[in-house]
Amino acid sequence: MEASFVVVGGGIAGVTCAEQLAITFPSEDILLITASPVIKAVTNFKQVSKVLEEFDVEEQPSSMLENRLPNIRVIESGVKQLKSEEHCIFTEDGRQHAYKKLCLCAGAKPKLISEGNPYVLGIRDTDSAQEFQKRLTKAKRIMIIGNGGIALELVYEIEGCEVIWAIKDKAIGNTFFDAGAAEFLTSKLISKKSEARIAQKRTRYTVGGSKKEARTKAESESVGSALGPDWHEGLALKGAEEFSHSIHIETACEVKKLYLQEEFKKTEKQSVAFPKAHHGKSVTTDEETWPVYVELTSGKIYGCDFLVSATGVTPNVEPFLQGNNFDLGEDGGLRVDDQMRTSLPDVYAAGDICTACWEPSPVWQQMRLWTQARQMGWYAAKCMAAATLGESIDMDFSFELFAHVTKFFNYKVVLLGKYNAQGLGANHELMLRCTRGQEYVKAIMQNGRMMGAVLIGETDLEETFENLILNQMDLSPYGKDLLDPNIDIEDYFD
Ligand SMILES: Cc1cc2nc3c(=O)[nH]c(=O)nc-3n(C[C@H](O)[C@H](O)[C@H](O)COP(=O)(O)OP(=O)(O)OC[C@H]3O[C@@H](n4cnc5c(N)ncnc54)[C@H](O)[C@@H]3O)c2cc1C
Ligand SMILES: NC(=O)C1=CN([C@@H]2O[C@H](COP(=O)(O)OP(=O)(O)OC[C@H]3O[C@@H](n4cnc5c(N)ncnc54)[C@H](O)[C@@H]3O)[C@@H](O)[C@H]2O)C=CC1
Repeated sequence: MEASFVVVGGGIAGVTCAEQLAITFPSEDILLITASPVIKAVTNFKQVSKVLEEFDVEEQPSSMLENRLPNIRVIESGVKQLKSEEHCIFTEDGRQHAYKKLCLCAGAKPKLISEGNPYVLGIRDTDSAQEFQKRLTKAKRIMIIGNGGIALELVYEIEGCEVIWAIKDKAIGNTFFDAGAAEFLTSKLISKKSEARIAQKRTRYTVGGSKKEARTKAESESVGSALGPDWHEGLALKGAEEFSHSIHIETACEVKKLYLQEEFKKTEKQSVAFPKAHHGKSVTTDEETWPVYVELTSGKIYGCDFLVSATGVTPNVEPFLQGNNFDLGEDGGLRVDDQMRTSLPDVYAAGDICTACWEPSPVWQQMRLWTQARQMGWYAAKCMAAATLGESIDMDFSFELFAHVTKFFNYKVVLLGKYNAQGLGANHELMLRCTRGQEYVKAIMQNGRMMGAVLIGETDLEETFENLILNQMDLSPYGKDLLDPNIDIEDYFD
């Protein structure tokens, strides 16, 4: 049987796309094919300003989606193969599904520093997070590789286990911050325990009440959807020891080689380094032996129970898309144009699997984030609908300005536009306001216009800055007043 629309992937991108198609074409059957029996649904969506959005995400059994929108049919089976020339998809359960238009939303998987090594874990979905938690309960020392979102969250959350955090850069959090913001945040690692949890994330991750029943053995063997905000809440990230936290940071280095214990004993390399905690205290001794030893490019060797490779993601294009001639982006994602079309006819893509290859707005860039997965899924459905009806459609407004709200080290963090001066070259200046332990405000200016901002803490500036970046007003007459805490800039621009 041929369905007009088939969507692959039960994560935020796929579910949003299927929902939107189901609403637009109530008399058409929409097929959602997913490898996992729980789907990720966006609930309580709220547009808080022009671009910033707030929503909860619920893991739900797929029957809930089918009940809500009866023209969606969910098939819980992995896609084995796409035959794009035949407009047909083959699933693991032996069935085949013909489509008129297809949207691929199969997400991404962790890009590990060493594939197949049992001492190197990646964190992507509920199962990999639970495996990590289980291994952590027996661990005295682990090493975290990577300097992005997952690493930042883990170093802050892990207790009762020594953490060696090895980063390629000089400062922490390179995917989100510059060295100044990193310095501001690092102080929080020290005072972590003494504070109450304050800021709430704008996007929240909740698990639907019926999730447990929905999980089956089949799921634990398949690819699940990516975790997201607050994924570690409710997962006690506690190691084998009784202490708060112990973090040793190794900067400007990468992993050169991994040795298992037996292998290491046979080498001549006996000078194992001992991590001195920069934050918290060291609890192990230099007498211990470890299941795995890590040689860093700095020459140091550390032993640990296991490593977490929090080193980014690779779009899920293998193996099920093999044999199709998709154009891929530099990061391995399916190239999509401004209508979310891949290079193959009638095949669209959205979310982590795709690489945005249109000419972007000067203040937008792709990042593999929850909000972008939702926006792309929604917009892809709009584009598929417009193509079916022979209509044209303009780029959605959400791609005008990059906006991300999250929480690191218990601070609310808002990133807007070219928040790290990405691609601006030397021709830009920074305006800064910082109150230690309270807030960090950075505006990126070019030719008097605001191009981006980093807002850490409860600054309440996001809406005003969002407007200033969007309207590209010449702000040079305001000079330093722009960030003067004694001047209410909202009044200025009302
Ligand atoms: C630990 C962690 C924390 C994160 N925290 C944040 C955060 O705080 N804020 C934020 O904005 N983003 C965060 N992210 C990123 C965010 O979760 C992802 O960008 C987003 O969920 C991607 O959605 P997606 O729908 O594109 O892909 P996914 O959620 O990965 O969904 C892909 C879907 O495709 C299915 N699938 C895969 N292969 C096949 C196949 N062959 N056949 C059928 N189905 C298939 C999977 O089962 C899954 O349902 C985090 C990610 C991780 C891993
Ligand atoms: N709060 C948030 O917004 C969060 C977002 N996420 C998202 O989830 C996804 C996965 O997260 P991460 O794995 O943290 O990816 P990431 O893309 O955020 O960070 C990857 C990090 O690994 C480093 N790296 C890459 N290769 C390396 C190597 N060989 N050796 C050492 N370091 C290397 C990079 O420099 C970068 O610091 C990302 O899309 C991320 O944006 C994850 C957690 C929290």
